[in-house]
Amino acid sequence: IERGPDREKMLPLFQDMIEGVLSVPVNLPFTKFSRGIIARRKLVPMILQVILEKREALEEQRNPQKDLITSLLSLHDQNGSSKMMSEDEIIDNIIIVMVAGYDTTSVLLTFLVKLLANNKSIYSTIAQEQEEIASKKAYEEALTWEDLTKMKYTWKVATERTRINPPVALSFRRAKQDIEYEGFIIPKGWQVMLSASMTHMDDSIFQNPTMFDPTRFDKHAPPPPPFSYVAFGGGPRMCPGFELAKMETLVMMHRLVTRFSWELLNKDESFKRIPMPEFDQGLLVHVKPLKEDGVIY
Ligand code: HEM
Repeated sequence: IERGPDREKMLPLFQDMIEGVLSVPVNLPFTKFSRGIIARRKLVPMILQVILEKREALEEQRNPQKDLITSLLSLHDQNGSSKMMSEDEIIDNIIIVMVAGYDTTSVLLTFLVKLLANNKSIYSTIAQEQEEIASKKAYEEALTWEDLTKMKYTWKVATERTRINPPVALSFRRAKQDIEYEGFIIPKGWQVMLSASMTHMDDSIFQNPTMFDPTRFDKHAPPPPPFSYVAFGGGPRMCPGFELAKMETLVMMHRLVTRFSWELLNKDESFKRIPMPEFDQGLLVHVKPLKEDGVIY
């Protein structure tokens, strides 16, 4: 969805909808839940319009873009005849991807911005790694996949950040049959809540769990046992956006540390999970370009 007035109209509706998804499900006027439902109702025709435009471009072979909606529209069964997804299914998938992929990455980036402002040693090691990559490229030249593979320290820091503050602290599974686990029966049909935060703070898995230590994820360090680093979930339903989130985070960190310095203006750095972590006063940052004069707020 390109930048422009249509996208601007969608943004507040998405925000209302995300709040609705994460709220107590009480459908009374003025609750977040009911605002979320109303927002979704308004969003559906807007997304449908985007789908119709992309379908037209695809059918007329008018420079169809390689985006998610176009890919979903292009899915056909094995004979190549009937379409595999209805418009309603595409709308639902677009909505879930936007809900799942928006606050998660922005929460991680926010916590990284805070970490780098407070920890000069981590900041300078990341800056050195990124400067080395930038020095081999022209100003504004796009990063390549190969460049991203060189950002090993930056990604270790991001991984440790998501261990300590997982953007998604809880997820759910429903028992398909009675399950016995450590002497307890989880009856068929019950939901089980998995807590990434508690797993990540278990000192039988991560030594000194509250200590920020990116070297836990060093190539030579013993890897955490399977399903113990679960910021992106695990198993067949593991986050399908993992690679995209990694790419967004690394590109953003590259641009930030090679072009700007910043300091925090917050007096109070406390945050609450509602249920995504949010700073009580937002994260106020004073950003300065490194190479030009002037100040950006
Ligand atoms: C730092 C960023 C992100 C984090 C920490 C994160 C974390 C998670 C977690 C914990 C789950 C649940 C996995 C499970 O139940 O086992 C999940 C699911 C999901 N994520 Fe992400 N995610 C991130 C970014 C993204 C992005 C960028 C997208 C797409 C644009 C995305 C799309 C999804 C979708 C569609 C699901 C549902 C998968 C399913 O139910 O099969 N996520 N994510």
